[in-house]
Amino acid sequence: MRILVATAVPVERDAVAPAFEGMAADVLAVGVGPALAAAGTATALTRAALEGAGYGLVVSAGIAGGFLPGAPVGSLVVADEITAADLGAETAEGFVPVTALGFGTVTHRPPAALVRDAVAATGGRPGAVLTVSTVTGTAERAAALRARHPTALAEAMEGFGVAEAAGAHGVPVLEIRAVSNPVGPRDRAAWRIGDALTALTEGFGKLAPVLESWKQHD
Ligand SMILES: O=C(O)c1cccc(C(=O)CC[C@H]2O[C@@H](n3cnc4c(=O)[nH]cnc43)[C@H](O)[C@@H]2O)c1
Repeated sequence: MRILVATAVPVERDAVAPAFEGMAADVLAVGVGPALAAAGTATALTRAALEGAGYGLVVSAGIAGGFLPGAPVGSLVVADEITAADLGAETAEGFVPVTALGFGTVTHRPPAALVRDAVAATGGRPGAVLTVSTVTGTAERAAALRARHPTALAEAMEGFGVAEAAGAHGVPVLEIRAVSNPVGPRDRAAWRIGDALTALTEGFGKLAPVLESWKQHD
């Protein structure tokens, strides 16, 4: 099975790519944010399909903010749910997702068996990974996100875009994130990007053989 892995930036791609050497996999840096991630992933999926060598699995991978205490810096999170957390409308009563307005979708669910296998292989923690267009920078917003998404372990900026593209092509999706910083008050200097990239490399070293042999049953 051919695998497409989408990261946001080249350092994430370079942390993940060694795990897939010699395998039928492409690891692409598609850009920061859900729109670029969707466009880059959809383009790669379309090209592969036109070449007659379509992908059987798409993986969104990279660093993320982690919700404490479930996902400390350096830990790995395996998404059992990929949710667009800020796709909707603010109202006097609070945030309303687009689905409640009659549009689209806000959640994609990776195959449950694949999530279980990925957790077993990597020691990662299963939980919701939120996709946001704005990095959370206050304790209030972190608390509001957790109140709306009690199972959330991480937030990042690409997973939902990657999942929308995969869904449009009928291809299953997985999201794996290594935590570089806590979700909360902005302290960019405290981000441990090197530690997270190391966790990503180690995690994918264990995960890649599992993905290569995975067959969808659910
Ligand atoms: O420093 C900033 O203000 C800033 C604004 C936009 C983007 C960034 C990035 O460094 C890109 C973040 C990159 O990594 C993922 N990431 C990592 N931590 C978080 C987080 O706490 N919340 C959301 N995304 C995060 C994200 O997927 C991006 O690709 C910095």
